[in-house]
Amino acid sequence: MVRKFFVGGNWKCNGTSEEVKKIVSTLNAGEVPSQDVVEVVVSPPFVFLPLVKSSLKPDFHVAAQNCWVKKGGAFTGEVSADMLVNLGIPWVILGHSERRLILNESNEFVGDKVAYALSQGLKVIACVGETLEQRESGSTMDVVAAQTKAIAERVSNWTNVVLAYEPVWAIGTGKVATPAKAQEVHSELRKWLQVNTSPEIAATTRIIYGGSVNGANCKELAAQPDVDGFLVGGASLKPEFIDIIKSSEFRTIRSEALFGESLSLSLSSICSLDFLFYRLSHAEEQNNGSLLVRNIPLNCRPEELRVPFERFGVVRDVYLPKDYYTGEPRGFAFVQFVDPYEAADAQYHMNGQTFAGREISVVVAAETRKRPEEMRQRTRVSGSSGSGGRRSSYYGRSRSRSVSRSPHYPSGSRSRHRSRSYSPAPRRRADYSISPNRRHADHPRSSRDPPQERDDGHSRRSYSAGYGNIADQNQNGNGYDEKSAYESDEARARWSRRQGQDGGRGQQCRLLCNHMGRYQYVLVKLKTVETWEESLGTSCRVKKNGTRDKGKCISFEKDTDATLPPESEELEEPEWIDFDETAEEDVC
Ligand SMILES: O=C[C@H](O)COP(=O)(O)O
Repeated sequence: MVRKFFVGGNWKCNGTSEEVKKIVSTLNAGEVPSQDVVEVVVSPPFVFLPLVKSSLKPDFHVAAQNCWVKKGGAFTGEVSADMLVNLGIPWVILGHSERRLILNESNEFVGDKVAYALSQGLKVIACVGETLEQRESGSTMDVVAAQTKAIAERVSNWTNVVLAYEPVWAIGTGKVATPAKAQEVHSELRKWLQVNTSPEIAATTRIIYGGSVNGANCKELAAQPDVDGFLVGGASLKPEFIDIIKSSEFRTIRSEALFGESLSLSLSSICSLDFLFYRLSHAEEQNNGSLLVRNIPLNCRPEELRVPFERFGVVRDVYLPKDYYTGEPRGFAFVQFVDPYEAADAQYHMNGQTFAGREISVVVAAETRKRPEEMRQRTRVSGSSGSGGRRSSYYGRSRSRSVSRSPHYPSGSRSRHRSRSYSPAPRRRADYSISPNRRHADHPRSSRDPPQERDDGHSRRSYSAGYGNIADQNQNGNGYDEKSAYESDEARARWSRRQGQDGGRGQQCRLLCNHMGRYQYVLVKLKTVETWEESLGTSCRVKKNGTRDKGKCISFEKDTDATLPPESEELEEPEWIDFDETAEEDVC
């Protein structure tokens, strides 16, 4: 059975009547998937329940944030389940950690409340979750199991229960659980239900996640197979709640529920049976999640191309290669999906479609963009003397990443390129710097700097061989050869070597980081990241709305107009980051 996605908005103790009206009108205007796809329930404070219920569009429902443990009576300040039913309020949130921790509600008390509310006909969002101390002591599952057990002991029919896993350390802190961490607990909770209630309850009960969910992180969380929705606090008061509701389109459903196959499908794709058969019949086809999209307009921006592809899944990266010398777009792009199956889905549906008035072709790219260690390996294989023992630091937080004072120059097959190392850089040097004020101080020109003018035509032809005529280039027809993986690898390498020669340590560079689909430039010191290869894919900290979060470095350089989506304008100022402090397991 397919569990319908559930998105709850917990407004907590916030809002005036004017603010509430504004939120409701935003919700009513939002274009969201139908009720067949997602169930939306907002939970204003008690006093606004009638107002919200009467003004909210009928697709959305309301929940109270609490109710008394039994029938009403002499319980000053309490609101009973019977009263909620009387007002036509269908849902109630119970056991929220703020009540468990601040008002000392015990597991048993919460269990009693859930049982009574259900008995009165209310549907219940029952919250469980561990504190930071409990997580750090390794007792996460013990804690959530005990909380769930107190409910299971009192409830036999789970039809009207949604279980909300809300790690306390993630609530209101901006520290969202990584999709993997959320999935892990959700999966364990489901197993617990299977063992301690019934397989049917385990299979049908929705387990939703809560804790710093926002418009940027919701898609990747929604794609986790055991995450059936969200309970959203802060972001439910903002327009981005609409985006969170829309993330229901990115959910993943394990297909064993459909066909007994070990295959995960996005909701959008299961609507297409022809694609399902196509997918099953191409299951063995090599697919790294990377698609090559041809015949896009030269003025296309990554965020524009991203939109139609995101309908099929979480897009990690959209990369529009440019001519090395002219900096001009080449008319094709690489769209990298997190999930190869979603990439296959997109390839199937997007190939031959019209995009910006042109018929695009979409093929599976043979290779993903190279990771640093792969690039180093490639250098060694090609006969390079290598980097003198410098270790790859992709994901690894090796201390050896510190700047080498003697930059290593690849040789062997790369020497051809190195001989042109002073040929024109494809882009303005100024683009590398962070701000006009710091530009000269941080990147003083050196005699080793590349000149600003173009090289001769011979060099251009040679250098762009991998792209000169993409239709003719690649034997496998996907236009994705070693060089195409990073058109400007050589330029980046030169640039990073230059930095070392120019003083290295203490200088700064700028990285474009992608955090779950949103982008931000961040600054790094060269003492912690030396080269493009070392920075690519590395987890980096981004600062948004005053809180730190993790992103992934996807670009080492500028071209702001071409690669930085408009969302960046909403983000906070970039901050200094230290790669050595980032956590490996949190790499997106
Ligand atoms: O009920 C909602 C949770 O407490 C999450 O709140 P938050 O999204 O502000 O972290």
